[in-house]
Amino acid sequence: MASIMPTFGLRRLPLLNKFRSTLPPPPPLRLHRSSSSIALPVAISSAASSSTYEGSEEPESNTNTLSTAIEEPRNKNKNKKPKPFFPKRGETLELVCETLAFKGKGLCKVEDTGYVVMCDRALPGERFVGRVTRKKNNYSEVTKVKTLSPHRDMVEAPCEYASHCGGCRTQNLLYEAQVRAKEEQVRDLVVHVGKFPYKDAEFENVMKPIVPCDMQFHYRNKMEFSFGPKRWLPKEQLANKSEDTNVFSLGLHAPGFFDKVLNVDKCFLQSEPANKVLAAVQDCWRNPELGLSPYDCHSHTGFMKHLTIRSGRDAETRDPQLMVNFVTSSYKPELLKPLVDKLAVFPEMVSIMNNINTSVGNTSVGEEEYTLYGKATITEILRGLAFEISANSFFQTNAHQAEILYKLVEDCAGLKGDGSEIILDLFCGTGTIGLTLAKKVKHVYGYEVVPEAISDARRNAKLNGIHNATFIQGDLNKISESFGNDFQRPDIVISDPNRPGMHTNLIKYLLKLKASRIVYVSCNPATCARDLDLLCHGSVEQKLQGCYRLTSIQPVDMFPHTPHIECVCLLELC
Ligand SMILES: C[S@@+](CC[C@H](N)C(=O)[O-])C[C@H]1O[C@@H](n2cnc3c(N)ncnc32)[C@H](O)[C@@H]1O
Repeated sequence: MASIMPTFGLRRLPLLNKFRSTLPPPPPLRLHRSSSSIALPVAISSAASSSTYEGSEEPESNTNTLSTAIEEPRNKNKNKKPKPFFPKRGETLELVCETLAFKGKGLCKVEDTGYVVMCDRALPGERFVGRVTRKKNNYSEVTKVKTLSPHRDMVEAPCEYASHCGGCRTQNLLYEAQVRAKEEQVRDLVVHVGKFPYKDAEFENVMKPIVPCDMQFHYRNKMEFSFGPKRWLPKEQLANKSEDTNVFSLGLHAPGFFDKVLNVDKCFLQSEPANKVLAAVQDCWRNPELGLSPYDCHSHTGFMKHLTIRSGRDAETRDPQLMVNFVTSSYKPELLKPLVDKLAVFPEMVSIMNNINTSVGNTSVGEEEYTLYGKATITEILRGLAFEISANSFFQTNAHQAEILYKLVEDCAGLKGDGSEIILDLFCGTGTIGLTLAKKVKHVYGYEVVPEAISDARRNAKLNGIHNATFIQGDLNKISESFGNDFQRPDIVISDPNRPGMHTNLIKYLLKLKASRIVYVSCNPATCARDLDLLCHGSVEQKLQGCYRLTSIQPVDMFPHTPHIECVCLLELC
């Protein structure tokens, strides 16, 4: 995979802009923008309640939905009072989607009322009829019944599962519109949750244009598929009597369902060799002679839970590598042998693992791990360094875009280049960020909760001849007053938490530490905005005194066609 640096920023996307200019003008919006403050549903994961360690994919149940009252920024009808509106469950509404919000859901407002309605798979500019399915405090959720006029940036989705799969949400939205919506979402969250003044001219310099991803398909180096006893089918296909749901399924979860699996034969987000592995497993695992049963998360019976396919590259030859991890409910290697034999002949295959997960939960991390073929790790290259990654360690899932992300982190760190600085790399995973900076600093301290990731980080330091990096295993949600006593005082802190963001005690520590710079890398702009607010403005209730200035916030699109947004933020000590 060649590393191509993208042209930074949307405003420098001539090809996309040219394409856009050939599209018909958007249909006029009939929606009235509310004149008073409106309620924007914003999901903020609770750091305190977090118990999930996997960086990117924690379940929906881990998030608390907060409704944040916000001022409508582009309000032109200051004196017009919005009409009160109380939708009923089952009521149908004609709506126009204004923008994409949290989890890529379309945000609409009911005409003349400003009342907010969220709809999955509604895209900006689309006019549609929606049926109210859920009522929350100050907004409702609808499901789309019928599109009246399509969204202005419609393109044909290449994947046949795009309209139903829980992975991609916006494949049929022009890529430029996807990144534009993500940039707007970050801006809104930073303004409304982070309480940074959008009217301030300086804010325009702080908020950088999003970095798009050059590679819009096949960019994921890790995909996790689930086994299920029944096939989930969308309503349209259910009506077709010839489609049978009583067939074992292997694929991705239907949107919003932990127990329903959409069978997929190919995923456009993973590499071609990884798709061949998926096809080979699909080809044989249902064969009754093999005796493989999918795990049923209701009856808690069955053997096969998940199939994870990881792609990497050989550190020297750069040839593609593959790792397969079967997550099963018990250890029965003889049952997996026919599959292992079939996959081991793939020229790229370097590792076939078996994680045993006896819990009733849906996680893929096992209590025990066995190597069924090859070695226990796969290699990937980032910023010239080689990283060995084990089955359960976090590694950036888009290695191509991670090159750019890490370059931005380095730029934000503003290293003097004299090797004098101490770096604290919080939520370090396999040590990738810290190790890519190690040769320019005095020492790197990495902190991470997953023991396997810490072992990987230590091995990766050795592998790359780095001797000034120390990795410490610990839970950053449970730090005590003595945190920091086991490493030298850092000059620069890099913090890259998973979606719940940082625990208040960690923020307290950072405010006491007063490092000259904090580079905050976030995969959830809502919790990021909350943490930036605490670091910069403090909180009377939480007895926190903010002492940082937000000098840059750079959204990066790491995951085209999905709602995920990454941001690199720079905070400088006031
Ligand atoms: C978004 S990943 C970032 C990893 C790394 N910085 C990178 O770029 O590859 C977040 C990491 O935080 C770790 N993590 C999650 N919760 C944690 C906690 N409570 N304490 C310490 N580490 C945690 C995860 O295991 C994961 O490796």
